[in-house]
Amino acid sequence: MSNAVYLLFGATGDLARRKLFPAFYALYREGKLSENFAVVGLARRARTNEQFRDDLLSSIREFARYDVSKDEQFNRFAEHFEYMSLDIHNVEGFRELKRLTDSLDEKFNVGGNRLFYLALAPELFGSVSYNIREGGLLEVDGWHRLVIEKPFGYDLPSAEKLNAELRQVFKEKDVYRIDHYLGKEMVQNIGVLRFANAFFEPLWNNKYIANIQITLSETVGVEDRGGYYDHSGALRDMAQNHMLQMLAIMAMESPSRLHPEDIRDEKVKVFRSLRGFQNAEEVRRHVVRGQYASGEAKGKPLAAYRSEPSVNPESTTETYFAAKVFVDNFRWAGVPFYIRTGKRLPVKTTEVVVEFKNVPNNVYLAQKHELEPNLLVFRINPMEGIYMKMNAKRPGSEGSVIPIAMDFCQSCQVGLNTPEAYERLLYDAARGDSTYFTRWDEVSLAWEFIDKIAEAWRESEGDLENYPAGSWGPDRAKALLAEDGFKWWPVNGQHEGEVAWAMNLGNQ
Ligand SMILES: NC(=O)C1=CN([C@@H]2O[C@H](COP(=O)(O)OP(=O)(O)OC[C@H]3O[C@@H](n4cnc5c(N)ncnc54)[C@H](OP(=O)(O)O)[C@@H]3O)[C@@H](O)[C@H]2O)C=CC1
Ligand SMILES: O=C1O[C@H](COP(=O)(O)O)[C@@H](O)[C@H](O)[C@H]1O
Repeated sequence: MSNAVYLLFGATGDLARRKLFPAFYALYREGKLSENFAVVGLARRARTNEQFRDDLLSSIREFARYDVSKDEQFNRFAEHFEYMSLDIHNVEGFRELKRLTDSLDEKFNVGGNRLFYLALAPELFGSVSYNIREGGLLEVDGWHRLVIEKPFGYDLPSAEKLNAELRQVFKEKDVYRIDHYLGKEMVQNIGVLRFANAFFEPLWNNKYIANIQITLSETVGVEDRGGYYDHSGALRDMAQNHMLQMLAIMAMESPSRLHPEDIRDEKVKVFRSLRGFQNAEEVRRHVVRGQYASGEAKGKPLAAYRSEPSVNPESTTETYFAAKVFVDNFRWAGVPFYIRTGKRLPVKTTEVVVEFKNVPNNVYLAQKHELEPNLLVFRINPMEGIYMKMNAKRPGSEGSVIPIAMDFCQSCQVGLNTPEAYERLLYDAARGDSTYFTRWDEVSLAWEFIDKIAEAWRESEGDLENYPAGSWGPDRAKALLAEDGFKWWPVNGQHEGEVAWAMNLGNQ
């Protein structure tokens, strides 16, 4: 990893504590951070370096995938961390920050590189980048990169405004927009599985694929994040970024080279091919929104969204979103992509299911065998793996057909200890590899698509449905598929009390 001074804005916040400090530590333990680095933690509240390093230790203890104790190794790591109290509106403070940064650069023999990580509320991004320049922090030889967190805007106009502000200071090639789903091991694996396997790629089109289903379900509710979430909702929080990115990776053509711009170019072509909703009626027919009412999970009562302390009691924000989306290009013409996400659903899982069309002439039908479709399932998280469902002869029978499963569980491999998404992304940003960060044209096209839905929703609130917390969301999400002759396939083998459908030959 390149030598750099990392300027971590928002160092006392939740993201730094839960994700960023543990990521730095894992990279250090794996030898991916040389000794030529320094981290300056920045936020308004007062902290001594001692206190900051104690915070660092407790965050690593709680969240890192490596064990830690206050030993020599940790102390050597922690010496690279300093804290400075700074209000991002105070330009003079940035001049002082420059002096501190330059002295750390000299102390750790960094060589001028700077990585500015904005773990801050997005409304501060513009001011902070302006003050980075005004404070003279870019007046040093070396690379200067800006890593910013989502959400990138609230809609297309606000994203354009934000982008214009950032671009006054940083070039596009130096802006690293985080979508942490792109840092997930199995999301990155989709491209490899698609493009490096002869038995997938030839079938990857509308001739053989009936539909693709993307599910990002969460068991958690809004918790204490209502201040942000109630303004955002599932559409902006999950669909505009994580879901559309996964859809693009499933649908894109093979890049000509494994070069960040070639890969991002292919994703952009998918975003350009998304069929935008033309009017409110189309949105009503193809999109479902819901909000969780009170319910229960594992016998415990769960409060309604509107009763959550951090939420407006009259909120009409959606906590569930499902849609039928089409990619209007040669490969995908006529193939529906069904996407859904929600809070307070029965399981925490992210899965992509590819449902294949049936064979053209089912000779087993004559023997009254309805064949189950072949499924290919990418298990993204928390379980990581690949699952394939196919038809086979029931052993010992006279041609009786049963579904069998081939299940590869990557996360079950002993000692694998898969890197966290933030580790990978931090590492990539420091190496200057932007493959798994979103480029402005992707982000703006995604907003264009999402804004049409948001606009239709503004016109009528009547289609917001309640669903009991702990259930699979509004019934209309089922109808979305049923009208095309499909159904949501079970995720994690469990779906509304259905028996796990995947049989293993060994169990027969
Ligand atoms: N938490 C998470 O899991 C995720 C967060 N994100 C994004 O990351 C960003 C940060 O989120 P999160 O850590 O949860 O937010 P928090 O509210 O927990 O932290 C915000 C941080 O900003 C600092 N801050 C606020 N105002 C100022 C200011 N004027 N000058 C200097 N520092 C300031 C706060 O410190 P102080 O009060 O001391 O100034 C604090 O360190 C957001 O954009 C969020 O959307 C994205 C995905 C997941
Ligand atoms: O970006 C976000 O993602 C999380 C879900 O991430 P995961 O890695 O745990 O699947 C979601 O809870 C949050 O609302 C959203 O902002």
